Amino acid sequence: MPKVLVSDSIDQAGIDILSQVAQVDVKTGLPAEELVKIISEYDALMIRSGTRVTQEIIEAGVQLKIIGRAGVGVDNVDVAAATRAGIVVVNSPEGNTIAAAEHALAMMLSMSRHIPEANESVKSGKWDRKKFIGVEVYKKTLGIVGLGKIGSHVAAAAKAMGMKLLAFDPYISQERADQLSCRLVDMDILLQESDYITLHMPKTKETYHMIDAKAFDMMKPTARIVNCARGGIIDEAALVEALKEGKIAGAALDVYENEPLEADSALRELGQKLVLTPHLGASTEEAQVNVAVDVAEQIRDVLLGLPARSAVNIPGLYPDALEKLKPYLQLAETLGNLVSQLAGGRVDFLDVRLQGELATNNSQPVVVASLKGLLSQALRERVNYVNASIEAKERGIHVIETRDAAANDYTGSLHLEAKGSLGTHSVSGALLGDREMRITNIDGFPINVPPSHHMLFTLHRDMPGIIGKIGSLLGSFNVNIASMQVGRKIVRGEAVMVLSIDDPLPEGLLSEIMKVPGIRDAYTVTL
Ligand SMILES: NC(=O)C1=CN([C@@H]2O[C@H](COP(=O)(O)OP(=O)(O)OC[C@H]3O[C@@H](n4cnc5c(N)ncnc54)[C@H](O)[C@@H]3O)[C@@H](O)[C@H]2O)C=CC1
Ligand SMILES: O=C(O)C(=O)COP(=O)(O)O
Repeated sequence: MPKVLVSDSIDQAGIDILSQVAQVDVKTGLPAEELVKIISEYDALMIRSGTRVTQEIIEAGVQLKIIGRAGVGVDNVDVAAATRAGIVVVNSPEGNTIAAAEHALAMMLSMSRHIPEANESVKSGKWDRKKFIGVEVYKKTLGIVGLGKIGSHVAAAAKAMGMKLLAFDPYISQERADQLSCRLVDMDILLQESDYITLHMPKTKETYHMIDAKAFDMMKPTARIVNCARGGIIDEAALVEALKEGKIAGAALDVYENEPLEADSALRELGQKLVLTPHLGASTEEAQVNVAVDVAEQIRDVLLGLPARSAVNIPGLYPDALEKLKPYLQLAETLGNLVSQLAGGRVDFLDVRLQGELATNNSQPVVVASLKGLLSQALRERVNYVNASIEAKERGIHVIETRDAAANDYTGSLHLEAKGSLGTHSVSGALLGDREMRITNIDGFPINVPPSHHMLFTLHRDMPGIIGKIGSLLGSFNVNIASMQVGRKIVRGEAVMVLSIDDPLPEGLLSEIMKVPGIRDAYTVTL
């Protein structure tokens, strides 16, 4: 019988499901060294946010087939290491949405009405009604950062309470924001105009310390901020200073840069202006049953050799179909990712053209893979083969599919056209010898280049000297060019240049490139 280790507190409903197919050991609060020692015995690991699944643990888990995160955020799991080790990582993308949204609202209201201190005061024998004059949320402006599942539910509830809504989310469509009655604005406007700010985005390189001293300086002195998303999005030292200096009126935190919060953290000393809870966003009876059942069912299925429905790192498709389509899925993800960056992230329209052998009904996963790639900048590991279509729909992305079996330039090829904040852009790609990916067209210009991690695209006038100038400019910034190709439709007309470079483009170089005579546009892309 396979063995499952449950290393965080999980609802019994999940344990019951796992017990049907496995021996289940519940060992919570294990120190990391202990976990490394015992993990080699287990086929599956079930966790919440309390267990940090590091590369070391993954490497020691020689039998591990699946890591199940009973919740949303997988930032406590080294997903890349798990993928490399062939371990499926699953989560429960929706099981605790309502719980987390309601917690954010509870934090906003309890902060506004000083509920924690008033409660403490009454219980200590006092009857102080003057000290706890609060503020109303009615007619106040709420700025929602991250208009995904939780942010959307917060928007609906806040609207019902009579709040005016602003939202910042670089990856959400205008249509989706309109549906939720949110005015989509830049982050600076949101910071300046909001009476309340609530954070609902993942912790990524972009969002780490997004709320820093500069952000607090922009906020109203009466502003109040709630973080029920992830610790580290707010710079805690800057928050302490902002509260001490009266730059903002209050804050409520459920999540912290280090959890558990250090006993001597300065956050614990801030009194009435700061409401703190110990990562309770998902802690409702309902959510805990939802996530435990959702994830336990997936662990059970994977242990029985079936696919998982919410795998964050491996497509949830049946093995046979998957094997055949795999190279095309990879191509579709890459092209989706590429076209979303060329179109500027906030895409509201995608045309997927499946050509040649791809124009069969069995190729539907290729459309899903294109969407997964398209959304990967916004949603990272949260988007998977199961939820990509629904995520796209909820984000107001109109998807059109066209099939053209007669197209015969390649055995099978894929063309994606996306309309986003930077206009309409298109890319095509095909496989060489069944496996090797090629980008075959950019914005109507024929090319033939393999995708690479860092790429630079220019649109320019086809004239002598321009390629040399770009080459020496990159050289002067010490950027190594791995390959370069030019595509053009007519001689001395417009052309595109595609460069694969070894490192990300240094700051300032793109604007230098734009200054080269004849260059019309330039983009960098990371794939
Ligand atoms: N406190 C708790 O116990 C819980 C916390 N969470 C956390 O809440 C957060 C939101 O979860 P969901 O709504 O389920 O995720 P989601 O994936 O549905 O939504 C996240 C949204 O953030 C947006 N986003 C990405 N980068 C952004 C950026 N740089 N600026 C602004 N927006 C950006 C995405 O476009 C997306 O719309 C996650 O960090 C999750 O881990 C989730 C459940 C419970
Ligand atoms: O689902 C999430 O992202 C959460 O943050 C919930 O964390 P928890 O399962 O309560 O440790």
